[in-house]
Amino acid sequence: MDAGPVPQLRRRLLLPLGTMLFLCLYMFYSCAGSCSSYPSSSAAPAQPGVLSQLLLRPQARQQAEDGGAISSFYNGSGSKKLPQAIIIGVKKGGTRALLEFLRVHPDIRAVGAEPHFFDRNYDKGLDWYR
Ligand SMILES: Nc1ncnc2c1ncn2[C@@H]1O[C@H](COP(=O)(O)OS(=O)(=O)O)[C@@H](OP(=O)(O)O)[C@H]1O
Repeated sequence: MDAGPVPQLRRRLLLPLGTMLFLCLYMFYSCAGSCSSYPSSSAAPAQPGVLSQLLLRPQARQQAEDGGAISSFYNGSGSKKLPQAIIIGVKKGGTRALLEFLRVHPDIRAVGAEPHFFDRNYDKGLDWYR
């Protein structure tokens, strides 16, 4: 019995669309913990977004609310720490690519955006940097 072209087309579309939906949801929930907010470039501390308020655990939300460059995203350790490594480079030197390669490693946590502590935010002190 022939199902006809329309149901066949629907069946062919259902698998890729379902897979895409699953991947999108997976990425969404994965990022909710580690990419809650980018540090603000202005003097005001980064405010946690609605998404982080809804999805982050209370401990992570508190870290996001504390402000600062490193703690403005959930680093999973439950404590505010200075970085153990710093990437320094000139503009267009490939530092973003290096960061993205390092970020793939499961033991490495990286801040979402460049904090520019030493050149732009040094006067805010180490408490901001944590
Ligand atoms: N491995 C490798 N080899 C050659 N070129 C590379 C490599 N990795 C990054 N890139 C190029 O570096 C440019 C981005 O550098 P940065 O991440 O330092 O840029 S930025 O200054 O922070 O915006 C950017 O160049 P443009 O595309 O011309 O902007 C990247 O393509």
